[in-house]
Amino acid sequence: MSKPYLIAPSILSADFARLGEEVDKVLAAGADVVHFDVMDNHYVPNLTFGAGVCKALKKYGITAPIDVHLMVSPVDRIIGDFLEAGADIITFHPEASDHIDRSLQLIKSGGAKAGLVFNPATPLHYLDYVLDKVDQILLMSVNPGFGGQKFIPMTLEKLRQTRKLIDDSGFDIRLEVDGGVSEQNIREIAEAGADMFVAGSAIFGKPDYKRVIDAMRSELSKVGSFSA
Ligand SMILES: O=C(CO)[C@H](O)[C@H](O)COP(=O)(O)O
Repeated sequence: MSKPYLIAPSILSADFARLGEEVDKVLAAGADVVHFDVMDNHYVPNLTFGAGVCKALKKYGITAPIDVHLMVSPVDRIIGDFLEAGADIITFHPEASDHIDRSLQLIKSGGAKAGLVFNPATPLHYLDYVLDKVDQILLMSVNPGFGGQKFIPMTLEKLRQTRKLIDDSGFDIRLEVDGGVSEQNIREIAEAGADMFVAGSAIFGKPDYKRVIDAMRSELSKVGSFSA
């Protein structure tokens, strides 16, 4: 099942002092989704922002979907805060949840889409009994915790395996990739099966967001075409 490609800039690399304007700017430049990296200095060795910032962005007038990636442990007690803040998609790391099925149900019962996140070395078997309950699978292509890292090439094979798993299942599931995504490698990543692309430093680290997003879309338009 092929879906339109979605570009999701990670605000982790935005200028926090001007966050509302930064998000406006990146959406005006053609981004589809706002990616929101929540780090707790426990599950990952870094600390970012919580549901209050998500709520503030919604109040500021951001209408694009907010895709919340929880890098926190425990998981459940923060889900309600993000639902209340208006998060549209909430994903979490299965090994950080005491009850994966319960966490997924909590998210979905609050009206948001739910997904699982896999670090480069986290096995996909966590999907075995919940594939019918996930709307999104997020494959990390760096170890989580920091922006600006280099894409780990072995995750391309994991993307191919996950794409096959999704296609064989017949379920309607987005396949998102996060970490080291740029205009230089986005085509290869899409060819491996991703249909949603998180990019932080590759977008917010450049002066012209529209030029980068246009370049990414141009690369994506070549997916599946023959190379000379
Ligand atoms: O989840 C993350 C890190 O844990 C970031 O979203 C991710 O690394 C994106 O940043 P960049 O595009 O700069 O690699």
